Amino acid sequence: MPSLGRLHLITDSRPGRDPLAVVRAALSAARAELVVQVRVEDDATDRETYDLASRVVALCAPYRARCLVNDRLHVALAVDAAGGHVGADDLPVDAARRVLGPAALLGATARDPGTAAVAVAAGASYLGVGPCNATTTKDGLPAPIGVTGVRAVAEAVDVPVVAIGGVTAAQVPALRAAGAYGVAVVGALSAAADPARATAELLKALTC
Ligand SMILES: Cc1ncc(COP(=O)(O)OP(=O)(O)O)c(N)n1
Ligand SMILES: Cc1ncsc1CCOP(=O)(O)O
Ligand SMILES: [Mg+2]
Repeated sequence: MPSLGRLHLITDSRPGRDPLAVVRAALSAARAELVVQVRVEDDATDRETYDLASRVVALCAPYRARCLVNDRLHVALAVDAAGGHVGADDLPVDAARRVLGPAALLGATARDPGTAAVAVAAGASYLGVGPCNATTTKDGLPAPIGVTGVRAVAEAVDVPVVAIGGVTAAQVPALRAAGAYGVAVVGALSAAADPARATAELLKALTC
């Protein structure tokens, strides 16, 4: 199983955003510690997803950073990504593992210890745990679980826990103390005035 970076940048593909510019900036600061998860809007076509993911894989390669693809595992395979991420509305974790194969990184979403344990038993290599905080990036999420909820999951599993949802550099020490291995962010980098600097701040908080 490939090693997992601690900082996960999830692409912001909403209208008016420039996900590749943010990926370039983040890679320049975090290099191999960055995981880039290609996440597109639900109405994006597979071709659009493939084109974005292909570009992200090419940008990651010189840094030996890993690219994952959210939801669309056929695209992950087509672009030779390091793996994928699935949640409750996607392929079940065991099916996703069969699609991606034993060597791939496979993330699964969990917000409670029971779901987390089931996902790990089914083959998840890491868990995306949240939402930790309220966020405007994704609609329809359940109530935030906070640092306490992250701790409950981290204590229940032996795979890396990646906290997600409104995460900022300021919150990273508390999340790490709660057992989080890393964090996944959209807005903290996509909305930053200087995404490279924001990446460096997040990484410093994650690795110091
Ligand atoms: C690291 C990480 N954690 C959680 C999610 C959310 O996945 P999911 O619940 O399937 O929701 P969508 O992102 O598909 O809308 C994630 N993508 N990454
Ligand atoms: C995809 C997703 N799943 C749970 S929260 C979230 C969005 C995280 O974005 P942000 O870091 O901007 O809150
Ligand atoms: Mg999903």
